[in-house]
Amino acid sequence: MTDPSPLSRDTALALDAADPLRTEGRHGDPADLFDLPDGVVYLDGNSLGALPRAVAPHLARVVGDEWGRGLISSWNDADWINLPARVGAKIAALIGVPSSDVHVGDSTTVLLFKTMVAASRLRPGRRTVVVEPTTFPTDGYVAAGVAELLGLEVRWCDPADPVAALDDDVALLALTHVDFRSGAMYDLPGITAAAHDAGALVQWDLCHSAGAVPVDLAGADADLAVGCTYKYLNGGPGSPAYAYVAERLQGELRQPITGWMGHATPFEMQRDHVPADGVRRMASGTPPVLALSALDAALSVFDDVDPAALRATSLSLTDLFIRLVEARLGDTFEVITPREHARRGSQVSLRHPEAYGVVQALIARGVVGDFRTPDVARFGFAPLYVTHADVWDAVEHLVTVMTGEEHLDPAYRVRNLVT
Ligand SMILES: Cc1ncc(COP(=O)(O)O)c(C=O)c1O
Ligand SMILES: Nc1c(O)cccc1C(=O)C[C@H](N)C(=O)O
Repeated sequence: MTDPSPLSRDTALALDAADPLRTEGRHGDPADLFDLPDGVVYLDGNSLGALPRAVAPHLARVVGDEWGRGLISSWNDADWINLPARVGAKIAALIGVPSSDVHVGDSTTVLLFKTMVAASRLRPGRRTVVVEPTTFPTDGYVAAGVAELLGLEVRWCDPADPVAALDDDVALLALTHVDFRSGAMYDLPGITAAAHDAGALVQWDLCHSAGAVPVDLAGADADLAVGCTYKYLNGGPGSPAYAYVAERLQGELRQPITGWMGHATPFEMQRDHVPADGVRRMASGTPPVLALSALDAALSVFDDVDPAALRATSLSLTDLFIRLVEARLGDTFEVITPREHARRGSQVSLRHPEAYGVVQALIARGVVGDFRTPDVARFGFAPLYVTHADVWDAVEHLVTVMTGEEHLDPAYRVRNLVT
């Protein structure tokens, strides 16, 4: 028998009723802005965000009208050519930087490559790139590829103390703001300042941050950042990534994939490459108009959102999940996500030797998280569409999966959960 919960489902409902994100503005009912299937508690927005309702109709217009009817004229008449800059301005607002300093296009991996090469070139004579060994694999693979290409060395830091790896030979410190496996969050301003004191540049991977936790890159005097848009920004599978380059670095920046869309005058078809002014020099080829259009519509869910309210809801959700898991299954799972708010992203990760099976059993009951090796069950709490009632129900299902005890009162079954 598990310990009786110190809370009730009514506690969760009361938290939703008192949540400013739910009681002020357009986010009262997540179903108003997001199209989620009935019977699902979706806790995997840290992998793929939910579908904003604005996307499909907007994409239908872009495909049918702008492409189907407008054809080639839409590059001008529908202003496709400036779509990367317009979408970049919306993302800029979510990461605390000027609207003109964000490029959108390519994949996260490709932009990581471009920014790592460009940053290393901005610190000639320094031969080391510092990366944390627990980073998402692609970040480490890119760093190793850049090191081989430029004759640099990759230095793997202690994830608990990346600053200790800095010295006067470090050109770039490349870190992920919120760790994909543990959900632990770095002190972005503090580490950025320490890297600057050592003469190094810092590149932040924001894949698990933007759209869920506050990011103030300008306030931290950050140099470079890269992020995907298909997680908490809900841009859709394979949606284009973004890169931030501080304005003070843009003039000297030389990214390695010098294509025509990053040229100062692309349609003059000059022989020699002349980089565009500003962050447009990060561009290479033709922008992915359809994917950018979906992302453009998806980002509208953030139009009136107070970042502080978003963060408060995220922390309230993850606090509740941690509290319930520790109260009901504390002897079964190890919570590996930091309890300290300042060190926590918007996910909670549980360690269990059978984590893969647990996740599959939950998915079969309509609670969708995911598994990451070797033994981690991950649960992402996207504050715009996960509710406290969802958290309660998810833990109830987890208790049932682990103990066989069925506590979920049929009257409280949120939806016709998948059996
Ligand atoms: C921290 C981090 N960086 C990069 C990526 C992936 O890069 P890409 O979008 O190029 O697959 C992920 C996961 O999708 C990630 O969690
Ligand atoms: N990025 C992914 C993908 O392209 C396909 C399937 C899953 C994913 C992911 O969730 C990876 C992600 N960066 C992670 O946190 O593990």
